[in-house]
Amino acid sequence: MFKALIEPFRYPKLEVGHGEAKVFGAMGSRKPKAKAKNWSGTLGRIWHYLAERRAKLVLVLFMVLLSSGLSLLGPYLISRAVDDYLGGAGGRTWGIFLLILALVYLLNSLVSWLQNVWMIEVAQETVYRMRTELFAHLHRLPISFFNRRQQGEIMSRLTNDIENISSTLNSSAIQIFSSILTLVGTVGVMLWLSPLLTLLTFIVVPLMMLGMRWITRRTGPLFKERQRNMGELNGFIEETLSGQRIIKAFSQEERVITGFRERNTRIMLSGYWAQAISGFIPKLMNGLNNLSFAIVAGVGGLLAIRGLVTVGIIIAFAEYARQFTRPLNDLANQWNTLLSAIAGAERVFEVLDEETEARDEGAAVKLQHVEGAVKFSGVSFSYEGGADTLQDISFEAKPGEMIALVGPTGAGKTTLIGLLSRFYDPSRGSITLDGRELSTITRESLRSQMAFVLQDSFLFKGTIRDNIRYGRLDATDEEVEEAAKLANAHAFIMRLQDGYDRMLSVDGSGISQGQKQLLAIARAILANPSMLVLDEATSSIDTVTEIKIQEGLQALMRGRTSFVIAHRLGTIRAADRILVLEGGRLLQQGSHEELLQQGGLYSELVRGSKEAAEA
Ligand SMILES: Nc1ncnc2c1ncn2[C@@H]1O[C@H](COP(=O)(O)OP(=O)(O)OP(=O)(O)O)[C@@H](O)[C@H]1O
Repeated sequence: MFKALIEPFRYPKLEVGHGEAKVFGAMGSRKPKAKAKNWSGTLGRIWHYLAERRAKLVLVLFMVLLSSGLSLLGPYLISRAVDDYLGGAGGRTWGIFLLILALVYLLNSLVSWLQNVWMIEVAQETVYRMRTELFAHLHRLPISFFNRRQQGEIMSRLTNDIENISSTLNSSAIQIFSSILTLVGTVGVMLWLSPLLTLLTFIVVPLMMLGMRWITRRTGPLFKERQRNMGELNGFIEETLSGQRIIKAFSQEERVITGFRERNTRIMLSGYWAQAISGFIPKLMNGLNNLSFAIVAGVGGLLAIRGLVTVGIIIAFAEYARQFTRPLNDLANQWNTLLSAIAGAERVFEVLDEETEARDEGAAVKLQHVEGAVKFSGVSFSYEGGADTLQDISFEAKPGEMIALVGPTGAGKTTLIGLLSRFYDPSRGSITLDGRELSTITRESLRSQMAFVLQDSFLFKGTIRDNIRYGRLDATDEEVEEAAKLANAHAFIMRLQDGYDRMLSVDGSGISQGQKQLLAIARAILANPSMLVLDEATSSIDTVTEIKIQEGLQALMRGRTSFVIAHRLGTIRAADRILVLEGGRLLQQGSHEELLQQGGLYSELVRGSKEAAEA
């Protein structure tokens, strides 16, 4: 019956939400269901982290043992007190038993508290390490990993999924262990007191097992689904917040809200059903517990009348019967939390298992100084095994030369730069820097010799000074200002309130596009790289700022090998070599004059841009 109830809700049929899949294709896509994973493997990996805190864990386990032992002692002491009283010893030993009982309960509270505190410590240290490892790993992953995923979805693994593991380790792990111990101990004592009554208590066990199995089989996938939905929602939130301008510009607010509602509904439904169904467990256990209590009381009463057991034993038994179902109940409850943590851990390990950028070859050298001679020989490249994006590219750049890359959109200009900075490696051919294969140079030292000034220069939250200093962290304030002057940024910075100490909010909002570029140029000048990559701005910047940017760029390029992705042909006439790309092929190369004489795509592009300017 439940199946019929759940199925319609697992993939809710909402009346809205078809349109936005088209507009926001990437946002709307559902990921295929994750393959069933090996749980014991995941638990084993969590254990691997926990084992780092072995000493404290042993202490916790000892406390759990002690606490379980103390819990077992309680009912036994009660039964002794009752039997001693009824047996006529009345008034002498029962008081002592009750006093010991009170001490046992008090001690048990103290032990449980200590066990909790130490386990929380172990859990917090463990997730701290996991979180740090995950973050560090993310920063070592190749660009291709980020091409495939939404940022918010990745963030969800760092926050929600880790949090799930954390809360499970904090409480559930210990609870599960203590429940198993209490269960085993209780059954042992029960068998010792009365095998017959134990058997009677056990009548309800198969029913409990069947009930739990039935429920957890249904809730497990729902918890997994909820984690996945949560990741998807985070991805959607991140994407829509960072795309605010476009959303507003295209008046897509309503569609976005509808898209959010759809994802939110999925989370609500999977969460609702997971909780609602698992909430049935305590009720079921309670009912069966009462049933077993009634059996023990009824049959136990008959046995007592016949003198086969004492009243004390029946009282102890009733208590043990309750204790026996409690850990089962706890286990069932914790099982759901554990499932949710396993689902989270699987998502964390999935990222940790992603291969980092290929390691630098053993013999890779660290570059100290670079002249800047670059040579591409027969280079081809394809993204993730697809068709070739670049085919058989060969050219040379001498130290200090300015190389311009031109060609229609999608020609492969950005991809070529990606190869030069080793975000990707070529499928065929070779790239050398100062005669040395790029693959024999450590990535870090290669990239430290390059600076990028991109169309949309990223600025971090912090002061203008900090943002320029990002180019070289040990630069003095004077050096920062010197770089800003060379970049033509000094004047506008001084006009701002607080000048160099002006705080920039996220991604530099609060200053203009052109000003952002000037700061990026200052940052690159400070880095003093041997090679430069400039992605010329396509957006129209006012003429005065543009002249300033051009002057700043001239200062920056002097004496450095520069690769300029040019969108407006006017600015690259002075280039030493222009590479004309189309469909991933290098069609032409030469200076502006040489290419004009040759005719072909370049002269067509120049003619096209002149006509556009005149129009
Ligand atoms: N991460 C990627 N995965 C798969 N294909 C990609 C990826 N990035 C780019 N491409 C494809 O590679 C080709 C070249 O793209 P590239 O960004 O290098 O072109 P471009 O010349 O820089 O274009 P534009 O002038 O528009 O920036 C395009 O067809 C593009 O669709």
